[in-house]
Amino acid sequence: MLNTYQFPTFPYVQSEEQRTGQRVRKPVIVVGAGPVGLTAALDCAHHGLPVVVLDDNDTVSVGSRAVCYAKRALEIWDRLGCAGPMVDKGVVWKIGKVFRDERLVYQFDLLPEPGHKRPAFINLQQYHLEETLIGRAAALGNRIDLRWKHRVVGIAPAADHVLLEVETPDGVFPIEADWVIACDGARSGLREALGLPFEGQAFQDRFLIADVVMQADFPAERWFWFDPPFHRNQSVLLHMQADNVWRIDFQLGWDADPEEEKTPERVIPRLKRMLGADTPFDLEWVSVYQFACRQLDDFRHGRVLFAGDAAHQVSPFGARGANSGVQDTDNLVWKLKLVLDGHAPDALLDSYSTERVAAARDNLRTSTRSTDFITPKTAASRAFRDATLDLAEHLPFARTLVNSGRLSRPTPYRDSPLNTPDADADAFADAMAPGTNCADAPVTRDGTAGWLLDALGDRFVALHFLGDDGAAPASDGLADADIPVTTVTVGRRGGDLVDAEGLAHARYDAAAGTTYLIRPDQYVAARWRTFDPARIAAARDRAVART
Ligand SMILES: O=C(O)CCc1cccc(O)c1
Repeated sequence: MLNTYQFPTFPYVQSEEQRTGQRVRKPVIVVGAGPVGLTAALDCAHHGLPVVVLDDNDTVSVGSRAVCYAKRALEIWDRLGCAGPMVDKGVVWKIGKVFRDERLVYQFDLLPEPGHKRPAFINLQQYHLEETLIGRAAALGNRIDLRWKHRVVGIAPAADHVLLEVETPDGVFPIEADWVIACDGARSGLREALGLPFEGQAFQDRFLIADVVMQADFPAERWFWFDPPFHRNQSVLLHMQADNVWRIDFQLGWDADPEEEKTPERVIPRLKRMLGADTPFDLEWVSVYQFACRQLDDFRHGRVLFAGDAAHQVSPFGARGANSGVQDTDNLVWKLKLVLDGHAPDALLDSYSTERVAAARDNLRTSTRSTDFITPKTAASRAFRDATLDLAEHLPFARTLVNSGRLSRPTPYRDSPLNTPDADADAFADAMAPGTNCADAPVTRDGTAGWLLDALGDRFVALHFLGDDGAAPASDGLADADIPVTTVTVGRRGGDLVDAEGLAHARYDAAAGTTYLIRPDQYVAARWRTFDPARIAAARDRAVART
């Protein structure tokens, strides 16, 4: 029971196949209705794939879970029609401040430039986020079959399907799927049942995570303290969430007793030392965690595709958990749709693992470095940490070495086999190279102000920058192919999209004729200085593993 939130209960409904005892096969079953599983299901529905979601619970996530959602995750949820309510309910922020003792060491701005639809970050309790996703799933009608109180208790992979044994209040029944997306969290039962090693590092430190309700006048910023007077020799992190709920993470040290540290007798004095004896607050939630960073070596195991914490686990510093999980499904579902429709070979799904395993390695590396910096384990690493903080107070170069958690950004798929490399003659700036997620920009469509990413949607697009004559190129049947490529023109004064501010041109290093092939997950597959339908078709084929 929380002060600011009442947990909904979703009804258990016995399925037709359990009632009749008839075994059915579904195209896609998602296991787990957390942020990643629900996003996977929404993406399936958007791509016209009927999807069943199985969740062992009948409510949203309880407790101190994800807080910070990054711009890229919001862009994905925009594509799925549900970012608006999240941003409206959440706390928008972009400034981080790093303190040492009582002094501000430096501050950073995660999105200094204007001209993006979505902010650098919002903070929102995970249960609010999940409710929005569930509401969106309901709004899509029967495309998403969301089944509560359905616990997967067995899995038997076969060559052309996966058999799941599912336990409900009415007993156990079998169900088959062409493909299973395993989003069942860090303690994934599916990963366990398949005997897959989940290797990495557990950090020898403990953190008290407290959600506190208070009227406070801290700004909507990320504040991180090294060695503050109210919590000596340790670190503290503060974030504002919706409904005046504040997330405070206290580093406790390895010797801390997790059970004792959770008691109000220990927690309340800690909070009073931080907030001042006169600041009234209520405790919303308290927990003590030990963090770990680990991942699967392969996210694809036959017809079982792992995503989110089931595939990779990071420490919370940098907010790379849910944010990278949502990027997993963004990468996966369009590929699954093409494979299920017979337009792309099964091998396209190997690229899901290739691209997202590389992204997870990047996230793990960054998260591990942050955690090592925050919790130095040897005298030498503490001395390095303290010297870096000393320097950073006065010398800007040293600030780049301070690591209080580098915040989540999408990892580019620079080495992906799906990319068509730039031709030397095409000379482009590096920023939007193949494998990079598309930058947003303000544009006008049919006289109405809008955004580039909204115009891209979730299909293959040839984004073509017009010359002065404004003539659209002949697309030679690209739009009618089995995997269509839709040409979208951008001009300074005319075209499908008008780039009046010039930001799309600038961000895409575009001149007259410049053409980008954009994948359905809004990543650049290829780019050229001219529009050539044959090269676009070849790059599209490469982007779906057909060549
Ligand atoms: O600001 C950060 O680096 C992450 C904040 C965060 C994310 C998830 C859980 C948590 O307790 C803090």
